[in-house]
Amino acid sequence: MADIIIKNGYILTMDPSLESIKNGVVVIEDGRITDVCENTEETADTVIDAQGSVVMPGFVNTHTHAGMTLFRGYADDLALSDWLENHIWPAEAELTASDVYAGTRLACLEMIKSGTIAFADMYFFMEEVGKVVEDSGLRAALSYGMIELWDEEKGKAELKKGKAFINEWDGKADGRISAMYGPHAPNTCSKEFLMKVREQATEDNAKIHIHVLETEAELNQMKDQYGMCSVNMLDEIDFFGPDVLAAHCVWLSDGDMDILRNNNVNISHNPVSNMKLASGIAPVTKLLDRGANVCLGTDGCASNNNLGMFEEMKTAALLQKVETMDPMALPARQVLEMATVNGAKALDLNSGMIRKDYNADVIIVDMNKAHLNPLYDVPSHLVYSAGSSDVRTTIVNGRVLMDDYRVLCMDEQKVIDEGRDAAEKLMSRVDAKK
Ligand SMILES: C[C@H]1O[C@@H](n2cnc3c(O)ncnc32)[C@H](O)[C@@H]1O
Ligand SMILES: [Zn+2]
Repeated sequence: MADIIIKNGYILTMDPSLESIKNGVVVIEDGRITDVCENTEETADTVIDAQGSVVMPGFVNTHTHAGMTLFRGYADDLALSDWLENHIWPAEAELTASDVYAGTRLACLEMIKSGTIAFADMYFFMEEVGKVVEDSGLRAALSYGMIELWDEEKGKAELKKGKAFINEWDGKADGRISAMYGPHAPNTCSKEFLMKVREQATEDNAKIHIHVLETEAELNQMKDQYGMCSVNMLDEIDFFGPDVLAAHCVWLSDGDMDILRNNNVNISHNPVSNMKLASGIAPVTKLLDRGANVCLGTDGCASNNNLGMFEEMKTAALLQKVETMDPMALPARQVLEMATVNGAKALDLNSGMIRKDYNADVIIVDMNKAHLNPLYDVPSHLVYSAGSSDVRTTIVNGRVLMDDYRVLCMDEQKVIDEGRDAAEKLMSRVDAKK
């Protein structure tokens, strides 16, 4: 007997070898998908009727700072350097472990409700993030954000912290958690420090999550400092590889794109954050045309201001169309791939498709809504018409985290209340320091 059978749904497999099934069945056992078909004789403990819904792989958010939900709506409408240096960093200096715990719980709740099954996070107090992920049932690739600022002693301490986190958390929660090194960015970490991180990551067989060429200011700073851009500098120190997740990558030259592609670097595109901070437009279609693995991320809640992947998909598609002046650029199906298949590839997850033997990381999207009817093309509706609140069920590793809009893995109201309380206290400490 199976654990879960999902029946009567439109199965959007995202699997190039298996077409979508209009009225199909997904069978789940021991955390894995064991069958994807039109009919089954199999029985299960739980049978989910997905009539009028789309059954699809859950989203992979490849760049977040989950604890920053506490800064949602704080310091809006500023450029990145002013926002980060004069507002966010001083506020983050007041963060405690319990703040990050409360903020990350709020983030996980939001992600579960909006159909995300895994996220790549870079922040502080990462042990708290690990605890939340472990309890929530989500998957995550976690990294301690190391900011060295050309201080050798600080660099040593940061690397030690990053390594200790990896040693303790990599592979935890039955493998749902992986741990990465998180050097913040080439304009906040010296070349020498980044070389050490690369060496250590190779030795520890750990991946690396880093911001790269997010702003023109970073590009100019790198040119002044090294006579070359971040991508060239990182290439010169052999930093790149398929184990690198580079967030943003906005200010790329054609040569930079070739370097990223040739080194199989995973690129996390964050269009909403890039638009809100007026950082620029990443050359996504050019990267995809080269065969690069481009996935999607929201960034933190202070620069987005939510963690919804539906909004991120729509923004990504529209932004490339207006940037290239080509309405055929980044069509719905391709942007869906970025949010599922490509994200799973970046984090090395056996997820991102509804396919036999893949992780049972499945969401059910309710199409019986005014804004989703009539329905001609499912990918089109998912990208251009659907929203976070259309997700009715989220399953990760075969565990139902949300069932028909009811969150089962945490007390929703308690998480909201505790997040709000933590933010209120944090902000009074921040104000007292002003
Ligand atoms: C981990 C640190 O990274 C900071 N951060 C959040 N969003 C961004 C961004 O878009 N670019 C650079 N740094 C960012 C976060 O506040 C932490 O300090
Ligand atoms: Zn970021």
